[in-house]
Amino acid sequence: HSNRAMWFQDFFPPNVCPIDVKANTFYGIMFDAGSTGTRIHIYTFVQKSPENLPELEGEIFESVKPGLSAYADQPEKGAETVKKLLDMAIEAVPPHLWKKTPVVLKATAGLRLLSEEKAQALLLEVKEVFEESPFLVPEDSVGIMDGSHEGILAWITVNFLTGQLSGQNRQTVGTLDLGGASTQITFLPRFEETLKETPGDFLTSFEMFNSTYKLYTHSYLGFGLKAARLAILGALNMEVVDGQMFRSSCLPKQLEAEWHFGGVKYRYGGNKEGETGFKPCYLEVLKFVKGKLHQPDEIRGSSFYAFSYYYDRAADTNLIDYEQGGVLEVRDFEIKAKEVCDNMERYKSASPFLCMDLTYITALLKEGFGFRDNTLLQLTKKVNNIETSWTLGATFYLLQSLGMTY
Ligand SMILES: O=c1[nH]cnc2c1ncn2[C@@H]1O[C@H](COP(=O)(O)OP(=O)(O)O)[C@@H](O)[C@H]1O
Ligand SMILES: [Ca+2]
Repeated sequence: HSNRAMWFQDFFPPNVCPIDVKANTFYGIMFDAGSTGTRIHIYTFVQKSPENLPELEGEIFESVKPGLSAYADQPEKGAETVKKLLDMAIEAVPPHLWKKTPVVLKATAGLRLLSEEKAQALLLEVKEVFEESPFLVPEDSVGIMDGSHEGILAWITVNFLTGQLSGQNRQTVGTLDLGGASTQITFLPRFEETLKETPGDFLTSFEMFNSTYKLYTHSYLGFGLKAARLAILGALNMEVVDGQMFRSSCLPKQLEAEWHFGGVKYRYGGNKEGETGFKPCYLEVLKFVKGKLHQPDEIRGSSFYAFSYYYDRAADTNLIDYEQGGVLEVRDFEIKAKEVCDNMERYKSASPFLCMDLTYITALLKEGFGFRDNTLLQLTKKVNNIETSWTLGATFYLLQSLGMTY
C-alpha cells in the first residue's frame, strides 16, 4: 500500500477504481442518546501504513428528536428511532465490513434522570436492535455513561481535532458542554494549587495516545439548559397539580403556554402584573445557581471551547455565525441577555425562553463557574468538518479496547 500503488486513484471515481486502494479503511459507529435527541456518528478511519496510527478520515452524522427519555413508557418506539438511524450505517458502511464495525450507544443525562426500571427497559430494546443488525456488538455496547466520562471524552475530541494531543508544544484547551439536562466543565490544570484545592472526585487520570493526563472534570446533573428552565420556574421535582401555573420574570408578560419535558406537562407564563426584564430575571436565576458549583481559580484567566447550547443560543441571537461559530467574551452573553430581556416583545418570534436561557448562561458562567467578564469562549460546532462531541473520544476508546487501533 505504498503511495506508488495509489498514484492512479485520482483518475477514477472511487467506485470504479480498479483496485481497492481503501483496503485499510475501517469504521466505528457511536450513538449519543442525549436528553433532547438521539444522534448517530459514523466515523471512517484509514490505516495508511502499519507503523502509523490510523487517521480519522471523515464522519457521517444524523440526529432525531426527541431523545430516548421521551419514550420512557414506550421503549419499543424509542428503539425504533435508533433503528432508523442505524439504517444509515447500513448504507454508509460497505457490506464486507459490517461484521468488523462496532456499534455502541451511550446515554447521558436524560436517562440518568429516569427511574432505573424505565431506563433499563429502553436500553434493552436498543440492545435488541443492535443484536439484530449485521454489525459487531461489543460487550457493554448499550448503557448510561458516567458524567465524568462525558466531559473527558469531549475534551479528548476537541483537543485531538485541534492537534493538541500530538507533537510538540501542546497547549490543551478546556471545554464547556451545556446539554439539555446536564452541563460539563473540563480542563487540564496547570497549577499545583488547583490540584490541591479541587475535591478528589473532580480529578480523573487517564491515558490516551501514549500520554497520561490528569483532568479536572465535573458533570452537574440538573444544570442543563432545559432542566434549569424548570428549576428557575420552581417546577423541578414538583408534584405538578393539574392546571398549576409557573410564572417567571424571565418570560414575556402576557405569555401563557404549556411545555412537555421528561414526560410531564407544565403550564408556564410571564409575570402578568409584576416585574419582567433582565434585573429581576437575573436575581431569579441566581437563586438557583449561586453557591452550587465549584469554582476553580485557575479558569478565570484562561479561554475555553464551548459548544452545544452555548453555541445554539449564541447563533440564535447572531452573536456568532451559525455555520462558522466565533469567539466571544463572557460579557457578550450578558449584553445580549439584557437586550433580549428588556425588549421581550421585540423578540417574541423566537423561543419565549430566549431571555431566560441567555440569563441562565450568563449566571452559570459568571456566578456558577466564576469566569471573568472578559474570559474568551471559542464557540465551535465542527473542527475540520467533524462534530465537536464526546462521541469521537468515545470511539477512540472503543477502538482501543477492541485492539483495533491506538
Ligand atoms: O454532535 C453534536 N454536534 C453538535 N451539537 C450537538 C451534538 N450533539 C448534541 N449537540 C447539542 O447538545 C445540546 C443538547 O444536549 P443533549 O440533548 O445532548 O442533552 P444532555 O447532554 O444533557 O443529555 C444541543 O445544543 C445540541 O445541539
Ligand atoms: Ca450531550
